[in-house]
Amino acid sequence: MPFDSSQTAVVLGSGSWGTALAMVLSEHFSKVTLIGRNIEQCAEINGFHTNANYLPRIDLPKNIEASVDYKDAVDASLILFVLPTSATRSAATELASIGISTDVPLVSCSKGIERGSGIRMSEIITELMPHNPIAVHSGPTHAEEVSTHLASAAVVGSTNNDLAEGLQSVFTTAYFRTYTSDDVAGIELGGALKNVFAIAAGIISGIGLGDNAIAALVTRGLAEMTRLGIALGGRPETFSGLSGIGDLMVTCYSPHSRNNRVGKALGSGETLEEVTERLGMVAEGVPNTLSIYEAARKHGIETPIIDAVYQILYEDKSAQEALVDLLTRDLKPEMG
Ligand SMILES: NC(=O)C1=CN([C@@H]2O[C@H](COP(=O)(O)OP(=O)(O)OC[C@H]3O[C@@H](n4cnc5c(N)ncnc54)[C@H](OP(=O)(O)O)[C@@H]3O)[C@@H](O)[C@H]2O)C=CC1
Ligand SMILES: O=C(CO)COP(=O)(O)O
Repeated sequence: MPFDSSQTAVVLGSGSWGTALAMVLSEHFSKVTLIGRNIEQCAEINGFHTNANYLPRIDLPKNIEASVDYKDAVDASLILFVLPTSATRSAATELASIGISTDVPLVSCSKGIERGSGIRMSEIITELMPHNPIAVHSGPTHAEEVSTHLASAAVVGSTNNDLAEGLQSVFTTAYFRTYTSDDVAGIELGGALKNVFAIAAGIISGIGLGDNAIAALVTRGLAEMTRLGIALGGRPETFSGLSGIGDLMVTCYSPHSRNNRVGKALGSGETLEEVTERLGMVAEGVPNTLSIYEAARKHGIETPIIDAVYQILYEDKSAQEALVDLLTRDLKPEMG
């Protein structure tokens, strides 16, 4: 499904990642409209071509516009969902109500699963707009780096190979390389699960542990991500790819990661309320620790790291106590 440069695209969500992805798409579409919810922010984007609260010091291409009106999505040839996962269902409901053509592909770029239902973002969108082609996009891609054109790679997933290849071409620039896959579930689950391990990595730094502990966390986190991800419908090899270990590494090591920053502040003694208020941006690992912990229990999968983060965030367990519990678990073989 090729796109052409006379077409327009819409990005739902005018935060850090929505804006960075709009910059990528702006190289392939005549116009990209960011749909947000803040009139002052839209005026800034339209008048000054900046989005300073989310991407300071970045000048946006002139063919990026902003609006607060979902009706501005009605003529788009491509629509991206780049919202906090908690807002995806209401956004899809609103989009469905304005009568989008069923030819328009919808792409979820958010990282998490829904609390209660345990379903993925692409499943929510398909539930509400069942006739539109659906795809997902994910990978180790901090907005701060993509928006300054630092080289990055990601993966687009769809069971429709023509759609995946069409999206691959519009998600590719000189500094941004996108691969294709048909493992939609695996791609989404890698992105969702790594957020919890990124909080754990931050906690480890915050309590003063070193590089050895982070390396152990990333390695055992990958084992846990793969075990749970397979149970929830992903394919094993996808967790060794960009949306799995790639994203796990970048968020466990990068100072850009909001989840990592939340963990570090918790490990240093701040409360969850203090750190989330100070952050001012979404850290998906906080709500998703709940949804992912619940999914793991429902499927009977052993998830010691996820359980430890859950207990620290939601059961007032101290990070030190959780660490002792993790290190003193029954000894076992590494593999198996
Ligand atoms: N940042 C990154 O580098 C990457 C992020 N992602 C994923 O993309 C998704 C969005 O993240 P990101 O852009 O970074 O988040 P930000 O916090 O930077 O921006 C969130 C955006 O969503 C809006 N928003 C927040 N809550 C609601 C709501 N309840 N209803 C409607 N709109 C809402 C915000 O509006 P307002 O300004 O009015 O609050 C803002 O425009 C997340 O799932 C994240 O995991 C994926 C890859 C990279
Ligand atoms: O998903 C991301 C990078 O790939 C962004 O991670 P954070 O939400 O932790 O900043």
